[in-house]
Amino acid sequence: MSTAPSAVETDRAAVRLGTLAVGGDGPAVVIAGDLPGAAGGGDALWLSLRDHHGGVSAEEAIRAARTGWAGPLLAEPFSAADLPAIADLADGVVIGAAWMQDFQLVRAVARLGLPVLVERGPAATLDEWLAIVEYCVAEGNDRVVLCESGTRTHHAHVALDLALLRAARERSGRPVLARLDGDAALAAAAIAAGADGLLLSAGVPAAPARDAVTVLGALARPEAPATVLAARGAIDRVDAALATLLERRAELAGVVQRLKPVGGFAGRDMDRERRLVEAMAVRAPRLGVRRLAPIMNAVIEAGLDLAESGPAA
Ligand SMILES: O=C(O)C(=O)C[C@]1(C(=O)O)C=C[C@@H](O)C=C1
Repeated sequence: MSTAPSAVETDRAAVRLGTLAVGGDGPAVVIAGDLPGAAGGGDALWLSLRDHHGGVSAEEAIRAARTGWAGPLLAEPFSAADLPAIADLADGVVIGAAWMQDFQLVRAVARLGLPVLVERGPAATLDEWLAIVEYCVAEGNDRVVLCESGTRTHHAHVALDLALLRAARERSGRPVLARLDGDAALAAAAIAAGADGLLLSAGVPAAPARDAVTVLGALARPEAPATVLAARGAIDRVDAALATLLERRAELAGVVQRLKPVGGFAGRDMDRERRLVEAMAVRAPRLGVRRLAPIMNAVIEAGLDLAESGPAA
């Protein structure tokens, strides 16, 4: 009897780009067009050979990029002539949006056996986009990641279609990235919509996108880590979200102290504190009131201390 994977198993499959797992139960990733290095850089490098219009040898371009980056590298061919060098030197291949329906190129790329990232063409429907996945599978390559790259509009910009991204993720069971060309502020929206990561064009700063992945990912993307290292990474992301919220909460508590007739420790309202702990226990039932109460006592006292004594030096 055939043991085809269930929809759930398919949904959880990550695609590995070198050392980087994309999708599944892991964190959202950032694949950046600029050499990572500075804080907030990408997890993988995306090198587009299209910019050179075939005027530069793929091998030289990839080797040059490799000198500054030892991590996973994805290369986007200008034409089929670039594929042998990509096969030798890259960890994955990007089929650029404008190339999506070049079926010859898609087939040749899939045959390399490297993971393939398929960008959606600027006018492609969901069916047309997912058909490209089937071309890859037909060539024996199941390691496909999708990337929503926007629809061309009559405005200067492309419109990122997050509903389409969700539908593609749901229907294909494969990881789906969102490509951000100009506006890194859309990173949070893409992660909230379920994107498994972001593809950033060269020149788009990675730091805000990385921040959205870390802070929002903790809320929007529950992880199921299997190793100590991965679990600690997931904890670090939750802590980043917690710190952001704690700082915000302390600011708001400071506002209340200024507005109350008697603020600070002298104006403490234990009934209000008990009720807010009870409300939190509804969202955190496993921790429950008994464990949440001392945590919130410490949080509230830290806020009152900040209001009375000012920011940490
Ligand atoms: O709600 C208030 O009255 C506040 O001062 C804010 C706050 C809090 O941090 O949530 C702080 C102290 C009070 O005992 C109760 C709640």
